[in-house]
Amino acid sequence: MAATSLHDALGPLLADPSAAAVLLDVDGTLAPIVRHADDAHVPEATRRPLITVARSYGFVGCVSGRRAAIARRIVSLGSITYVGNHGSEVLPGGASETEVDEEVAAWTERVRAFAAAELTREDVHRTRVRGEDKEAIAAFHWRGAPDEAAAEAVVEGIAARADGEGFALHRGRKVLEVRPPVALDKGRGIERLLTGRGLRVALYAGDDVTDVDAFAGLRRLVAAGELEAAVCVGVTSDETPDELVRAADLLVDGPAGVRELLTVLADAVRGGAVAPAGDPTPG
Ligand SMILES: O=P(O)(O)OC[C@H]1O[C@H](O[C@H]2O[C@H](CO)[C@@H](O)[C@H](O)[C@H]2O)[C@H](O)[C@@H](O)[C@@H]1O
Repeated sequence: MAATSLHDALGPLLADPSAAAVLLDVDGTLAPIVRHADDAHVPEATRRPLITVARSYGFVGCVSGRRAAIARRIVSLGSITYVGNHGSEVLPGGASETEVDEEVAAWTERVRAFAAAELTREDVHRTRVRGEDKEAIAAFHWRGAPDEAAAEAVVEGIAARADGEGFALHRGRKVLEVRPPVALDKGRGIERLLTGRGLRVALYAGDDVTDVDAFAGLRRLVAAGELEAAVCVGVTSDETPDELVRAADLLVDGPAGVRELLTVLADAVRGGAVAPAGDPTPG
């Protein structure tokens, strides 16, 4: 999107930054997608305008499918709030303790036992499906497997067994998540996070189907009169889900487009300059 039209789309936030929330997904939005989840990080060129935005807008946070503490490590900015595990954890800015939804946490042992059994299967091992332990959520990744199609087919077997055992399933970018069968999504997390803060407008940017839930959460806040306006930004890639495109108010091109968006927000409050490198409160 051209800088002028991006500027126009962000008009509701630029009109009064102190009454605006800026909420950002992490993987595929701030951090470029990489083969191994452990290698994800936010480039310094993106952190710089983010630091300026964090200092100047009414509320700034990341809303991630990662554990909240892991999301903070990836972004490396300790002053903002992190909502983790798709809305079931909150790590407030500057805090050292994560608040965890107890109903979700109560499923940790059962989810872990299921995942441990699956990861010992011969077909899972042979196709190099990778597990990610997020306590009450187990992720099974096939990105970068020697034969991604074969690995994905094995993951579909995991999905069928998880479904049979009563777990909830969620599919993201080359990942299956096995979750507790309780109400749990980014939209609900955002509603809890922003309600009662006295903000007027909120922006959310994300790249995956789980981010469509976040858009819906913002729109419910507008319908409830908690916000006057919401700006839902879809972050595109060669894996963009159709529902994200349909639900977004505007689209930006990958994490580089998000960096451009943050730069517009930062420039509006800094007269053109963004924060120098280095964060006084790193994650
Ligand atoms: O809500 P997000 O912050 O976007 O987190 C969504 C999932 O992100 C991670 O997986 C994705 O990114 C990996 C690193 O780039 C990539 O290898 C994988 O294919 C993607 O699905 C994370 O590992 C998951 O736990 C998050 O739910």
